[in-house]
Amino acid sequence: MTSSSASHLPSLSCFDAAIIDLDGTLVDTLGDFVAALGGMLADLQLPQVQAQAVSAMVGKGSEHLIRSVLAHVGASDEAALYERAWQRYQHHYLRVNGQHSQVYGGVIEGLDALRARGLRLACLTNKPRDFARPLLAAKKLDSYFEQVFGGDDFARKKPDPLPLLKTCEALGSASERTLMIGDSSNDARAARAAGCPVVLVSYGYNHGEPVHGVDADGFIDALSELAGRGEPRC
Ligand SMILES: O=C(O)COP(=O)(O)O
Ligand SMILES: [Mg+2]
Repeated sequence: MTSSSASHLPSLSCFDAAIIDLDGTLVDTLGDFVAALGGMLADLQLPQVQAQAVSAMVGKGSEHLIRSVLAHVGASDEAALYERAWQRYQHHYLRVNGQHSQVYGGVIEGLDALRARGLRLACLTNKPRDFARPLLAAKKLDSYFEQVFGGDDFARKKPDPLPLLKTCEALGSASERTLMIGDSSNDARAARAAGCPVVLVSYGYNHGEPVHGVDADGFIDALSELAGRGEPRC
């Protein structure tokens, strides 16, 4: 059984722009996260963390991830360790960025379809901007986006609506005419609060929870399912 509900998907002709999440939506970056965290934990002489545990902690930005991992491995003084952990994590992430990650199937076809429909595109991630930009370039996705914003570009991150509202402003697009495409409740909550319709992919990281339980306007198994959604039914 397919997990998509394509008949409920909004038509692309209803939109002037799309805002697309990065980790878990465009690129499967779990391997990069695991490698960077592994380097950080080794430097701190702490036990390693398994990929499955990491996948449930990704999506709320680096600070949340590092604090969650330190707590998960039983670090004794997590608050005191944080600054050093962040420095080691940053060092290792920039070293491995893109080496253990893959663009999901259907992404290129989906981005081509959005572009062919004339939608203006932004990538909005909770990942730091300095991690996001080189990753998009390494995966040859950068040319699709006229705006790229990271988790440190605004005062608050998703699920707060602020980053979406600011991205709509940068794109010159009204929020109700801007489709959010993401992989988690974080993206959906931010979109709802900003007034953007939202579609979620079924394959990403939703904080360890089944994504179909999230309040969204549609679910897709691949971004390529957006192609052909052109008929006017807003
Ligand atoms: O938390 C992260 O670093 C990744 O978050 P994203 O899913 O918003 O790209
Ligand atoms: Mg994501």
